[in-house]
Amino acid sequence: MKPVFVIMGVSGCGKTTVGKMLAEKLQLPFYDADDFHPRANIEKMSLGTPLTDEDRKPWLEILSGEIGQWTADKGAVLACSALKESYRNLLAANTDIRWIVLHGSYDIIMKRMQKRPEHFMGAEMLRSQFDVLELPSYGLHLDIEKSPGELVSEILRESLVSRKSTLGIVGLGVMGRSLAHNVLGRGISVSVYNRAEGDEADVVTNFLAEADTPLTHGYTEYEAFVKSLKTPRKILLMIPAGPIVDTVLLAIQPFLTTGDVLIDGGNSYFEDTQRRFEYFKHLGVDFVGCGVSGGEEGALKGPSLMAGGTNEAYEKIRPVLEAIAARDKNGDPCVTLTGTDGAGHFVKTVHNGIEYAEMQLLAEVYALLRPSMNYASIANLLSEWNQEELSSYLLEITIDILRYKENEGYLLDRILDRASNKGTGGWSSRAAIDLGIPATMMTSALFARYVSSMKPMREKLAREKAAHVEIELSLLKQAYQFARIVNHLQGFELIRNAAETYNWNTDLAEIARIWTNGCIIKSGLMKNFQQYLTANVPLFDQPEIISELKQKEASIKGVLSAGLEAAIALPCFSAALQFWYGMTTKDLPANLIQAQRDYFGGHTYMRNDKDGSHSTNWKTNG
Ligand SMILES: NC(=O)C1=CN([C@@H]2O[C@H](COP(=O)(O)OP(=O)(O)OC[C@H]3O[C@@H](n4cnc5c(N)ncnc54)[C@H](OP(=O)(O)O)[C@@H]3O)[C@@H](O)[C@H]2O)C=CC1
Ligand SMILES: O=C(CO)[C@H](O)[C@H](O)COP(=O)(O)O
Repeated sequence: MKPVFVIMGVSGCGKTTVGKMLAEKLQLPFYDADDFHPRANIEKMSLGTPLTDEDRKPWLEILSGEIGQWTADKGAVLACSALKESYRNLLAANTDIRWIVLHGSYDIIMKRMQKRPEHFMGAEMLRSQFDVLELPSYGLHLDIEKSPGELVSEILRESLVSRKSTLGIVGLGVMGRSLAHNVLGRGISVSVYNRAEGDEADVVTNFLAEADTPLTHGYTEYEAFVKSLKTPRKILLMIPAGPIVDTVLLAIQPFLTTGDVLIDGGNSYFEDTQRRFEYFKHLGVDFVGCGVSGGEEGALKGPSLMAGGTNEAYEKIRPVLEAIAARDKNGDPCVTLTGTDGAGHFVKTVHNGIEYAEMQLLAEVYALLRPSMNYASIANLLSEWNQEELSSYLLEITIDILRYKENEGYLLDRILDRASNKGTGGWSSRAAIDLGIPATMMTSALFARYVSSMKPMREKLAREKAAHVEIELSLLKQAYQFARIVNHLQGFELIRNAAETYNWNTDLAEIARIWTNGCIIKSGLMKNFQQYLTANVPLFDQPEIISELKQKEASIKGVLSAGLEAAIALPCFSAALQFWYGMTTKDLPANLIQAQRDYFGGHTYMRNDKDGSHSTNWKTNG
């Protein structure tokens, strides 16, 4: 959004002179509001008939539409008397305006006008303008005693220094700092906040020096930070999930007013977001849980954004989110409203669950190849894979990692094999368990991280390393494709189920679309899933998916056999095939489970030959 300066005041106060000079300095187009009157008004004015408020309405509406377009284009300077508050409200209906109010006494303006016979206005007409004038309580008020040059200098100085910001960001860590730079890069003003304790004392000052633009202001106090924002305020938190979010929200809350929007961009647990959404609803403040994906680079250049909240709240923040988001293949922004309350954070959590399994699959590929190939060869092989459906951001970074050397050796060899996590993998698994969805890939990936963290025990129990794994590379590629399809299928089914349970009305194809760029799990396969989901046929009924899984089943079986033979842990590859075997088995041994449950607990079972639920006294021989 670009600035539109409206220079307002009674006739003869110098609007046109100051406006043209300002436009020239800022290299913006200059417009005179009188040039936008509809024909009926022009005819009335040419007959000397004064315009009524009713006459002015269509004219102000035309101007408001123009202002909206100028804002979307390069900005503008407009000279317009805008004497009444109701006129200004109509003008500012679509956007924020920077009001420059030129004021002076009746006598001074009258004297000036008398010196300029071409602008001569009767004493009565000028008096009536002063009578109608309602000076705004906002905007930059300038005394016309100063020369036009001085007035323009003052406008330039004030508009750079004391302008209110469009967005506020709390937390200048990895993500907050990068997002702030992204927003500034789109010409949008940002106020930033970071605490200033101990090691963090200079975080804000350093950011301001790094950004080096008058579009940003920095704060270490919440009150000044919040007051520096345009209303309705839009405040994005980029801080660690959990109690810290509640503490920061409570610290900000006293300075908010009705209609402000709080956006939690961190990886919060979706039930926390649902709770915060309800809490702020009662205060008249909009709360949006917005998943952000793309890591540091995505945040800086264009992330994928998964918003959750009301439509009204989303409309308020949409221009900023769309400006900073990545673009899909059609150039549309990778941001969407996924549903209300916790939907955005739920979708982000599942994104991370899919991410966990994608990462684990690549780790398993590496585990299978490492005994027989050097890092350069593995990287070369993965580069060959990195095309079309198999191309992905995670594959790309894995290739870079495999090639990274430190002092002649590979850095990867120096990294301790204990995988950490910050919560989202556990939350997505927990959600799958709570909703009864077999998202086995993400849970297997999570537990693989837990196993990795048991390093001392693993060292104690360690067996001989496999010297070689007999594996056909073309089979491994197909097995990897197979497992990735299962992973995505499970992830989308999990979201589908949650959306039904929580009435989120989530558009799954739209989720796949915003995941085609900007995020950590962007890939060629995601583009295929966007198409499958657009077809609106359940994924298990999609002939392309099912035939590809059938076709690749033998390869994953072969890979698993080879891996198991060499005692290589392959939890995610195994989970993919086991899920497929389960889903393609008509008669599972679950009848025995039901019988056991009924035997020890009288839990009842259903029969395939009779309706109703049944229980048996299993100790009597039937
Ligand atoms: N890193 C990533 O790839 C991604 C992270 N996320 C999520 O984004 C959020 C931010 O992550 P990230 O930027 O990586 O984290 P960082 O640790 O880099 O930054 C955290 C920020 O939160 C501030 N903070 C920490 N504790 C408090 C507190 N008690 N009160 C006020 N401010 C506090 C820190 O301030 P200070 O400088 O004073 O410590 C810092 O500005 C997290 O929820 C994370 O899960 C989401 C997507 C990707
Ligand atoms: O959200 C992210 C990426 O999408 C963050 O990088 C997140 O921290 C990754 O999860 P974890 O730290 O548990 O591996």
